[in-house]
Amino acid sequence: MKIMSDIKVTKVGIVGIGFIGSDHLHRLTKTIANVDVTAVCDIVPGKAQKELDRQGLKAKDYHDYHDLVNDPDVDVVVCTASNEAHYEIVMAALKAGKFCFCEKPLALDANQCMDIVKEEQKHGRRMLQVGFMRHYAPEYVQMKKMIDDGTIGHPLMMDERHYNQTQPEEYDSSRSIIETAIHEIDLDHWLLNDDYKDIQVFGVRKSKYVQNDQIQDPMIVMMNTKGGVNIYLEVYVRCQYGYDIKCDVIGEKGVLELPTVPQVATRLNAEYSTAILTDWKARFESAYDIEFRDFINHVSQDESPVGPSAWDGYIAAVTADAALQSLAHDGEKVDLDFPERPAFYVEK
Ligand SMILES: NC(=O)C1=CN([C@@H]2O[C@H](COP(=O)(O)OP(=O)(O)OC[C@H]3O[C@@H](n4cnc5c(N)ncnc54)[C@H](O)[C@@H]3O)[C@@H](O)[C@H]2O)C=CC1
Ligand SMILES: O=C1[C@@H](O)[C@H](O)[C@@H](O)[C@H](O)[C@H]1O
Repeated sequence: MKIMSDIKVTKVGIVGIGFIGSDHLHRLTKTIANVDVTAVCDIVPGKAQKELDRQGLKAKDYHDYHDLVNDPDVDVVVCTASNEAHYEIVMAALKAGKFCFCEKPLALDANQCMDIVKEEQKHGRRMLQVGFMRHYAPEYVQMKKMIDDGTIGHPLMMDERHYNQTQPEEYDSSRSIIETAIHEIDLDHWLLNDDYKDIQVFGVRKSKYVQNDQIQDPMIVMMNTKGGVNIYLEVYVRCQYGYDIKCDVIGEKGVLELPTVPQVATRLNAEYSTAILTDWKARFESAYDIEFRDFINHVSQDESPVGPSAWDGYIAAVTADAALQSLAHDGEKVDLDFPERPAFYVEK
C-alpha cells in the first residue's frame, strides 16, 4: 500500500549569500524540515556557487535577484543581502506575490519601510516576516513572560550591552544603529509592552581599534518609554574580546538578567573560567532555528507568517532615524511619536 503524504515541500530562494545567507542556507537545507532551497543569488559572480559547493548542495545560481524572484520554482524569497538591497528585493518579492523573509533591518529608513507596508497591505494579508530573531530566543521569551507576570513588579530601568568582537573596516555609525542597535530598538518595547517617548545617542572616548572617522565606537543609546522606563544601551562593535550581549531589566522588586549561552566552566591551574562566544551565529543559533521553523510552518500552509512584521520593521526604522538625528546633533534628545498600529498588523 502506498502511503500518501500531505506534507508540502516549500521551495525557497535565498538572495545574498554572505555570512548569514550561508548560515540560513545551511539551516534551511539541514535543520528545517520540508524545505527545498531551489535557487540562490549573489550579486558577486561565483560567490553563491562557491558556498553551494562548500556545503555540498545543488540549486540554481542567479546573479540578478529579479530572476530568482520570478522563478516559478521559488515560492518563498529569503532576503539576506546587504542592508541597502533589502528594499528593492522585498518590493520585488511582494509585487511577485511571494511570501518573504527579510533579515533586519527591513530597509534603510522609515520611508522605505512605509512603502513596504503599503505594498504588503495590497495583498490583504501578511506576506512578510522580518528577521528580528530575538523574539524567538527562549531566554528573551521567558523574560517577557516574567515581565508580563509582574515577577519583578513594574520595570523601571533596562541596562544593556551589544558588543561585537569586531566589524569590517568600513562599518560606520549608521550601521552601528540600523544594523546592530536595531535589535534592542526592536526588542525593548516588545519586552516592556510600551512605546518609546524619546531617544538620545552619543559617543564617548573612541577605541584605538577604530580605523575610520565615520564611526563613533563605542556609543551610548538612551531611550525613555511613555510608561517612564529608562533604557541604557552600550553599542560597541569592536570590543576585541568577544560577542557579548547583556540585558538586565530592573524592576520594583527585583532584576531579570539575560543568561549567556551555557558554557562549561573550567577550574584549572588556580583559575576559574568560562568561554565567551565570538559571534551571533552560535549565540542565537536556537533562536534562528525556531524562527525559521515557525516561518516555514506558516507559509508552507499558505498562511501568513506571524513573527515580527513589516510594521515592527517600520517602528524600528522610525526609532533608528531619530537615533541618527540625535547622534548628528551631539546626543540631543529626539522625541518619538508613532502612528497607531494598523488593524492589519494587530496580532489575532
Ligand atoms: N539577524 C541577525 O542576527 C543577523 C542579521 N544580519 C543581516 O543580514 C544581512 C546580511 O548580513 P551579512 O551576511 O553579515 O553581510 P554580508 O556582506 O556577508 O552578505 C551580504 C551578501 O549580499 C550580497 N548582495 C548585496 N546586494 C545584493 C543584491 N542586490 N543581490 C544579491 N546579492 C546581494 C553581497 O554580495 C553579500 O554576499 C544584513 O542586512 C544584516 O543586517 C546579519 C547577521 C546577523
Ligand atoms: O544582526 C547582526 C549583525 O548584522 C550585526 O552586524 C551585529 O552587530 C549583530 O550583533 C548581529 O546580530
